[in-house]
Amino acid sequence: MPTRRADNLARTATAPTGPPAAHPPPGPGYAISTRGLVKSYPGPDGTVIHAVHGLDLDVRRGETFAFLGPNGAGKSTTIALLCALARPTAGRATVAGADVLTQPHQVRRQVGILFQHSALDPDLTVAQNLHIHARLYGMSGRYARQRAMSVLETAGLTDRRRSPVRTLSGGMRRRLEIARQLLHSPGVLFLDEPTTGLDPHARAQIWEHLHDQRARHGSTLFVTTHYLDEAENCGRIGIIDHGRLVAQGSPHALKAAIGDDRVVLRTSDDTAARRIVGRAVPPDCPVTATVDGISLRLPDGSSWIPRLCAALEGHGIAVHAASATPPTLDDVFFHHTGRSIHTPHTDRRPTAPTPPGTTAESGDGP
Ligand SMILES: Nc1ncnc2c1ncn2[C@@H]1O[C@H](COP(=O)(O)OP(=O)(O)OP(=O)(O)O)[C@@H](O)[C@H]1O
Repeated sequence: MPTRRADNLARTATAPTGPPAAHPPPGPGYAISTRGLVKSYPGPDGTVIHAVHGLDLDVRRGETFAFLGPNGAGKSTTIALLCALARPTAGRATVAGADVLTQPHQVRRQVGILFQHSALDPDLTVAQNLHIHARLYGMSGRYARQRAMSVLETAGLTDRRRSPVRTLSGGMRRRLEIARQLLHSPGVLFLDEPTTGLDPHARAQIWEHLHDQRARHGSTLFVTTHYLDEAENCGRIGIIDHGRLVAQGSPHALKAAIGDDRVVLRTSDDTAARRIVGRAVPPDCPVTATVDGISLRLPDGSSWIPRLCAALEGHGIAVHAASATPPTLDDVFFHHTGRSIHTPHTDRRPTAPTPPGTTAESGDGP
């Protein structure tokens, strides 16, 4: 049920644009901790776009945290804020113990960032790409070589170290990008859609590599993805919509919170069946018509199936198929955002015009 969608829009549209409120300090001991984090941009006609809108988030050290949201929800902007690549409009955040506002250089040294688009030089070799990164981080020659050998081995790319990057497969390039971001041993690794465009085998390899990294070095992973099967394997998930965190928890807890199973019945007459089933279930259980038959959400759905079949057969309607399935992460996503993660999304609506005396920043976005 898209119960919170209208509410989200309303809250976005009435966002405060005045001076930042006082926020309690970020929680100690977390890899990532934010309080009231805001990033606003000027929109068209004097409006303000709240790309990130009062984010309160705690990610534990060593955790794999999936950050899900529709297009334009604010995921990349959040990563830019947390990596001290963009300055928050309001609020506070610490990453690996450093404050993004007052210690941006320290934050940047403590994080690795895998951007959506490749940052490798295709004409240089694997080793040369790593060497440039090592120099940027001020590593000495011998230490840099040691680290390069280590990350290449973990990435399974040791024997390709003299190959030009353009000769690598898409999956190998992604593994190399991750290896490069691990070169300076960051405490927190941000990965913006690390497997987009890869085939299932390469995706699985990347995840194996990431889980291995986490197990060996205790790295904290903050991952955005559109693949729900990948989010399913993360310790916790946060769902962001219109710049706000609308849900967070383990995949299991998020699904359990939705509660009801989806019951689908395919019958000889779905139009009549919809009416009859509608009368047999509680009034707050809408019955919808889908391509698979009629569909509704019920607690403990499988226990309802015999009753519903009996009611339908009592009216001379044959039931060809009946199923009850527990909520999926797509159901969770739909419940909190009002749309499927696979549905294309129109761009964010700007909010009300900026009142005099308030500002929204521009130009330093991701
Ligand atoms: N520099 C900028 N100036 C103005 N608006 C911006 C800027 N950067 C981002 N935005 C707006 O902020 C909102 C959030 O954008 P962001 O890129 O963070 O979303 P996202 O969740 O990463 O989307 P996607 O999944 O498509 O990558 C969008 O409406 C976007 O248009």
